[in-house]
Formats: sequence, C-alpha cells, structure tokens
Amino acid sequence: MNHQKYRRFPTINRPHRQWPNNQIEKAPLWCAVDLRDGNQALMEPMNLGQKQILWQLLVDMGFKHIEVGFPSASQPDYDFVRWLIEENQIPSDVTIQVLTQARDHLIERTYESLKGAPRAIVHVYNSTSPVQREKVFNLDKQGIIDIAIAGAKKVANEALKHPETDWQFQYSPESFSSTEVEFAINVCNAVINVWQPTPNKPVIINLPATVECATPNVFADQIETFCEHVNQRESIIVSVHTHNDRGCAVAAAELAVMAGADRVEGTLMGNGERTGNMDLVTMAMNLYSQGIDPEVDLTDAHRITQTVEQCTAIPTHARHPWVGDLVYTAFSGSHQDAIRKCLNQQADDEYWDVAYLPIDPKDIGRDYQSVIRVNSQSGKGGVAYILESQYGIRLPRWMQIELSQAVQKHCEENNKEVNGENIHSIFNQHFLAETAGVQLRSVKFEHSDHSNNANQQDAIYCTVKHDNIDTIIQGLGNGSIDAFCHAVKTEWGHTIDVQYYDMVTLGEHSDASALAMMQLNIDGQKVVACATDTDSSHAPLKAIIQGLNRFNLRNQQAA
Ligand SMILES: CC(=O)SCCNC(=O)CCNC(=O)[C@H](O)C(C)(C)COP(=O)(O)OP(=O)(O)OC[C@H]1O[C@@H](n2cnc3c(N)ncnc32)[C@H](O)[C@@H]1OP(=O)(O)O
Ligand SMILES: CC(C)C(=O)C(=O)O
Repeated sequence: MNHQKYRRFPTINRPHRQWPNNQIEKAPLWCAVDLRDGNQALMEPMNLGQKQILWQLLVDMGFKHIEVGFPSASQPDYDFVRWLIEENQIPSDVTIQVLTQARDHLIERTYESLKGAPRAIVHVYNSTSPVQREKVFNLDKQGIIDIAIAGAKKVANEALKHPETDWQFQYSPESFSSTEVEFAINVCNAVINVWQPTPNKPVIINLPATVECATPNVFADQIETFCEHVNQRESIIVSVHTHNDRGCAVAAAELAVMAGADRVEGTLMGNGERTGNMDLVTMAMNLYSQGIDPEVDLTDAHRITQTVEQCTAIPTHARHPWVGDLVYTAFSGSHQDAIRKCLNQQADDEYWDVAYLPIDPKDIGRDYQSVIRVNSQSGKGGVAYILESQYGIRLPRWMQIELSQAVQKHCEENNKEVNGENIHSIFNQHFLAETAGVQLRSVKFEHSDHSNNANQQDAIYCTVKHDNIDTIIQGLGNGSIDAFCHAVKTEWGHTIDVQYYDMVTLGEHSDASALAMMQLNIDGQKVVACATDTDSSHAPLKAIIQGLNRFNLRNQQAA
C-alpha cells in the first residue's frame, strides 16, 4: 500500500463556525431515494412489483417526499411513475420526485412520464467538482454553470406546459462536497436566478456528498458556508444527500442539519451506490433515542428490514444500527447482569435508563426474549433472566450461581449457545431430577403451642421408603425442617445443616407447585438440592431427602 498516492482533503477556514454549538431540535424534512439512488446501485434493479412493495412501505412509514426513479433513463422507471399516477397511488400529503440529467431530451421525457401528476418535484443535476469538470466534462467553470442554467431553464419551461400539476424544482450540484464551496454557491445562485423562488414557492437545493471524502465536520462547514452565502436563503429548502464511503453518512447528515440543512435525502438501511446512501432508519432512530419525534413510523422494524431485503436482495447485517438481529442482544455476563437489574427497576413513567440498551427494544417491535442470550460468555444474570422471563422461576442469588456454572459447563462442552428450553432442561436435570435412594411417602407434623412453653419443640413423623421398605422416622425441632433434620440424624446418623433455603411458587394459583431450593451442609460437604410439591410444607423436606440421596451417591462413587 502506498499512502503517498493520496492527498489530504482540504478543510475550510471557518473560525466563526456556529454549528458545533447547535443541537438538532426537530426531524428534518425527509426524502426517501430508495427507488432511485438505491435502485440504481443494485445488481438487479427492482422490477415493477418490487418497486410497488417498497413504495407502499415508504408511504406507510410516513415519508412525504419520495424520489421514485429516473424515468427518462429506463422503461421500468417510466412505467412505475405512470403506474403511480394512473392508478392514483399517491396520497394527498406525498409528493413524488424524479431525477434527470440537465439534458433537454431527458427533461422532456421526464415531463412526459409525469403527465397528470397532482404534484411532483423535478430534480435536475449536473456535476461541479474539479475532477468532473476537467476529466469528465472537459469544461471550465463557466461551461458547468451554463449546463446548470440550461437545465434549469428547460425544467421551468416544460413545467409551464403542464399547469395542471403543482411543480416544485430541485437542483443538485452533484459532487458538491468535492467542489470549491464558492463555486458551488455560484452555480446554485445561477439556477436560483432562473427559477426565482419565493418563500411561498421555495425551490430545493440539494447538496450531495456524492462520494464521501472528508470527516463530517468538513461537510458541516461546507453546508454552513453555503447557507450563509447562497442567494434568497429564505426561499430555498437546503437539502443534503450524503454517501457512506467513509462510514459517516449519517454523522455528516446530522452535522449538516446542525449547520442549517432543512431536508435530508437517504435510503432505508442505507442501500445505495458503493457503501451506500445515508441510512434513514439510523438517522431517524438516532433522533428518536434523543427524545425527538422522528416523524416517520419505525414501530415495525421487522417489516422494514424484510421489505428492504426482499426488494434489494441485500441481507441486513446482524449488527446494523438499531434494527440488526443482534443489536439488542447481550451474550456477555456483566452486560446481562446490568440489563436484568435495570429492567427490573425501569418504571413505565420514567425516562428510559437501562444500561447497554439505548432504547426500549419493544418500541420497534422487538421482544425482551432476544435481549439476553446465553453462551459460554454469559453469567448468572442472563441465565436467571431467561429462566424468570420464560418460565417464571425466580432463583435466589446463590442458586443463580449454581445454575450458571452448570449452564456454562454445558455451553463449553457443546460449544453452543443455549436457549430458554435448554436452560430449563439443564436446571431440571441438575437440580430437580430425582436421585435413587430414600423416598418421602408421608408427613405428619405437630406444631406445638409455644405461648405456654417457649422450650416446647415441634414434632415430625414421616414415612420414608428405602430399599422397598417403609420406615417411620421422627424428630423434634424448631419447625418442620429442623425437626426433619433431627429425624434424619436419628435414623441415619447424618448431620444436616441448612445453609440457604428459598422457596418460590411455580404458577399463580393456589394449586401451584412450590419449588424448594436448598444448599445443605451434610457431614461437612456442600450439597445443592431442589424439589417441587403441591404442598409447600412438603417441598423442603423432599429437597432434604434429595440432598441426602445425592450425598450418598457422591460418596458411593468416590469410594
Ligand atoms: C450521482 C448520481 O447518482 S447521478 C444519477 C446517476 N444515475 C444514472 O446514471 C442512472 C440512469 N442513467 C442512465 O441510464 C443513463 O446515464 C442515461 C439514460 C440517463 C443517459 O444515457 P447516455 O446518454 O447514453 O449516456 P451517459 O449517461 O453516459 O451520458 C453521458 C453524457 O451526458 C453528459 N452528462 C452526464 N451527466 C449529465 C448531467 N447531469 N447533465 C448534463 N449532461 C450530463 C456527459 O458529459 C456525457 O456527455 P458526452 O456524451 O458528450 O460525453
Ligand atoms: C443526483 C445526486 C443527488 C446524487 O445522487 C448524488 O450526488 O449522489
């Protein structure tokens, strides 16, 4: 690689620039150019059916300016424009826009395609940068201005022939950002002079970063300089059209709005020439996440991505800003822990404030189920979240640690992500599966009246089955668990100390099962045991028996 082949992009000397102090206060006027700039960049341009589907999405999302094609360039584009007009497809608050080069025969054909349209924006362009002037057009600056003036005149004259349509004119000095800003202003002023706009009948001057060559701050300087010096600013809608060659098309458009642009052109998901156009979804979501109404409907992100994929045959990257499949998903343990804690504290009437989730995924139709996904990088928080959100099982902290170790071991051994079903099954296998040995058959508990004698103990009598023989074990203690541990000690000689004990209900009704979770110390060894029972007083006793069986099995295996 030889970096000396390239040169630095010139900056603008603008010590009094204002735009860094500005903030975006409202959504710009959007113009969706998917059906033109997006379309012209596709390996296979859209057919009529695909254009119709994408059009409907753009209309449903609420775009008011939609560039629908380059009708003088291709028959499918021409036919699509005719379909929109003849089939009365254009809602009364939507204006279609079409692009044409500044060449007479193309402008004439453009107007032909628009016959009968209620309103339309005719968008004419010619390129203005030094490389285009010198190498493509072989013209000096005046030659370029002459093309622009001739095009502007032709556009205005053709419009006069069709007074039944409400026309709006748009001019783009293509390659604006690579053009000397003073010259770009001169060209645009020449066009404005032809069109003579008024505040009530403004024209659109669209300033493209046809190829993104500089950092977004340079583009913002160009836009601010343009807005300061262009003639009749009050009669002009300043629009920007950025491309993503350096990956900053959205940033450039945002800074341009801070610098005075009123309107932004772009495409859904950023499809467009080379690295694409400015992504309307990203910029609109950026505004939304700052508490600004984006003035387009993004609630059905799935429909947006599916439709764009269907029409462009370009898949959405899983990490595409705001709408990619994985952008609200945390695999890593500390992120999951933080998300779970924040979601549990997030109140509906408070500002959204959840670590690692810049917006509420539900706003764009995403569910929380996909927010936390578990693999070997995950920790207890994520595992606990999934078990709780999908199965209603709320584990205590110590039990979360136990389960997450089992899940992590499973993931490492299988080198795979686990879903909610897998986690539930790991939980059942590791902690609830019965171990052969003693079984609890029946329980009789006598609670003593402590008001007369504080030292009086409760009594428990249980029938247990062991080696096919029923035996009654009995013990005294403070409450059924303590009494039961004494019964076990008396019968089998094991000392059981309950280190942690938690119980949750599985379900919401009175017949719901209880899940008892215990960490026991049996003769100095840690044993985790769980059991369920419809009777909540039996569940912990069954858990103790299960712990005892596990303890015995472990020691048999070790022997
Ligand atoms: C940055 C952008 O995205 S701009 C939009 C680009 N989109 C497209 O080009 C898609 C559709 N375009 C096409 O199908 C074709 O280019 C057409 C039908 C419009 C024109 O086709 P053609 O006339 O056969 O060829 P082509 O586009 O190569 O024309 C180049 C000629 O037009 C001139 N020209 C190019 N752009 C413009 C313009 N905006 N205004 C005036 N003249 C122009 C060139 O200087 C060149 O002139 P020359 O023949 O004297 O050398
Ligand atoms: C015609 C203009 C707006 C264009 O598409 C570009 O410069 O990228």
